[in-house]
Amino acid sequence: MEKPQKLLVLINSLGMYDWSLAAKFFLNTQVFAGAVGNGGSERHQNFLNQTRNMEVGSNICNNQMSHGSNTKAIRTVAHFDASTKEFILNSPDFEAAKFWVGNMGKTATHAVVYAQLYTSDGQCHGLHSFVVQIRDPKTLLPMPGVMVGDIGKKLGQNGIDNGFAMFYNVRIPQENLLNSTGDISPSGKYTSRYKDPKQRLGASLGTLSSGRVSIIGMTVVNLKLVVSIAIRFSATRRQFGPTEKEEIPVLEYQLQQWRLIPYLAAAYALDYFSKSFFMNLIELQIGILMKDRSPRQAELGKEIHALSCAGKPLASWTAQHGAQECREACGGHGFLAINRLGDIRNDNDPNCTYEGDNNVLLQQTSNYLLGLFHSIREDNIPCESPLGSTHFLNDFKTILSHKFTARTARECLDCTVPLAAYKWLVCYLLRESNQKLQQERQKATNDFDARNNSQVYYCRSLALAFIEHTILQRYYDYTHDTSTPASLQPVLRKLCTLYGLWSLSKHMAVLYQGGYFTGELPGKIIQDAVLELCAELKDDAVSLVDAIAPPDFILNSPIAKADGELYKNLWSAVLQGEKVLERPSWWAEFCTKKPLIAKL
Ligand SMILES: CCCCCCCCCC(=O)SCCNC(=O)CCNC(=O)[C@H](O)C(C)(C)COP(=O)(O)OP(=O)(O)OC[C@H]1O[C@@H](n2cnc3c(N)ncnc32)[C@H](O)[C@@H]1OP(=O)(O)O
Ligand SMILES: Cc1cc2nc3c(=O)[nH]c(=O)nc-3n(C[C@H](O)[C@H](O)[C@H](O)COP(=O)(O)OP(=O)(O)OC[C@H]3O[C@@H](n4cnc5c(N)ncnc54)[C@H](O)[C@@H]3O)c2cc1C
Repeated sequence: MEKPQKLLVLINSLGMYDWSLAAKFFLNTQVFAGAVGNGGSERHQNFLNQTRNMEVGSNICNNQMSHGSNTKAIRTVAHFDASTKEFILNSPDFEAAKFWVGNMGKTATHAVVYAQLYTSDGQCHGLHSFVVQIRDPKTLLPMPGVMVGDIGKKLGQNGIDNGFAMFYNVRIPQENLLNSTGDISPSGKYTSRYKDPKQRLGASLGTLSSGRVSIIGMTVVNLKLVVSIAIRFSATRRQFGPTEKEEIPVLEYQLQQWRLIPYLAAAYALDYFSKSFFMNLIELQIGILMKDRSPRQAELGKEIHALSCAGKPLASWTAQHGAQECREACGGHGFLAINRLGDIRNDNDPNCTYEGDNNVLLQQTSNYLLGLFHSIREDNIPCESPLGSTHFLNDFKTILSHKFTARTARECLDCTVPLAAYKWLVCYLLRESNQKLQQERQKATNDFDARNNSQVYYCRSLALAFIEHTILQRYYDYTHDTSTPASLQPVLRKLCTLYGLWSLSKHMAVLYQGGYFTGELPGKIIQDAVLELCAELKDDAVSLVDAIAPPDFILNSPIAKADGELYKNLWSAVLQGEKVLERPSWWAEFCTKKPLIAKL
């Protein structure tokens, strides 16, 4: 608790080496322990101690075979038996089996299970979480009434045993209910400080925010790894040249720079966001520990929820696209498994899905922004979010009257240009999404359809533009802060501007559509500025990668060792491959004892 960043460093260092290893540790000591610590109380301390001492192995168990995103619809039930003071857990059928749960396949001894809580009068009080023992820690055999197994091979992270579990009249002590959102009184009555069931659902799902914030950090690690490999390779790989005698490193090509250097800039900007946002999460968690019930604490929870629900999608997609670009940027050698780009790409992929599907989560962010917009516009309540990410929305009318004023690419090399454009873009998309929602409400018979039909081009774009603005604003402030070493500021500011312009250029159509850009000049000078920054950063690219790459042993990619001896390292790794020079055991069938054609 004195230095919470150490936790982030530990997870990310393990992950740089291997994500399955990191997940095994992380699910146990952070995800499970976090769910117990935040969702429970003093009476659950024992579980935390046992987890910390590695006496038990655990995870959280939310998803079921037929439901993941729609947590409200989870069908596992926990009936309270007042006579024995126990909960009885049941999975109504196999479609309600818990599914995908990490560590569950072979090793979990305990899990935080999400289930619908019923009191003995038959009343359902909604989704709650319970600590359930799954296996005997001494034998790893399932507990009575628990059917548990492994779901099989996945596209990545196969060092993790993802599993399923079903419950048949599994009895657990009443105290195993994690009671921060609701509890059973000694007289058997249900009590909760949340009167509104929607608020209670939000509070019981609050624990998922810390996972989402951590995943942002995990995807940044992947981005750092892939850009390190691709940039080191590109600086040493030579192909073609101005004369027949001289071939140039592929990093000298403008095309290669434009494909890679923006991802390097994204790695720096997202890294800063991830670390600073992690500290915001720590502030929230300290508030929870100290039982802070202030309005500020509640608002902080909402803002962190909104930022993490867009931050995870943006960061995981950036790493996903970056990994593919880096794989191709290394040509054929990028496809050789020992160079690791395939494993990183596949291990990164589920970051887009677990702890909430990216496209589903983005809707949480746009809902939050639309709610604030309504308060500002209709109720004249200024927006004062604790982290300040939405303050600029108070000026939305003035911001919407702005136009793009730069006239040369040189002017665009200042990060205030993309920042101003993003402010306009977020306000514009907010106004348009709100309008679209109103129109759809008039057409549709219910709010559900109206919201669904306002996502594409509106609410989804809004959530992404908002988080890009937040990340850019934070990195801009950092690169202009006096505590940032003056000698580093010039190069970091270039990275910041490049990240801003490159991200902004994906929104060109909307910038023209809404009239912020007019004529061909804005589009052209932004493109020129992106290319100019890539060229200016090219000579620093290897140093910038050296600053974020792990040691060779951890990076574990022969084409990307720090010494730059591309071919020596690759040759040596290939020759050390298993049985590389050996004749195959089936050589005879191949050469002499061939089956006769048409006789098989
Ligand atoms: C190395 C590898 C490491 C591996 C780590 C990966 C481990 C993976 C573990 C898992 O994947 S565990 C399973 C995680 N499952 C999910 O994340 C499911 C995603 N679905 C949800 O979180 C919710 O169901 C969702 C919020 C998307 C939608 O729910 P609803 O449409 O039923 O609820 P609604 O949007 O009406 O939300 C109710 C209120 O709760 C609020 N809320 C929801 N989640 C919250 C949250 N986390 N914090 C604060 N508030 C929250 C929400 O903003 C809203 O507030 P308002 O009433 O003020 O509008
Ligand atoms: C590697 C891995 C590890 C996991 N570990 C765990 C774990 O430890 N514990 C656990 O409980 N769970 C775990 N999960 C499950 C994970 O949390 C869910 O897969 C995730 O929340 C997505 O839910 P889903 O699979 O039900 O997808 P669905 O919600 O069924 O989504 C399917 C598709 O429908 C779309 N969709 C759904 N709803 C909407 C909507 N409202 N609007 C528009 N489109 C929509 C989605 O975008 C998606 O494209 C894990 C998953 C993976 C892949």
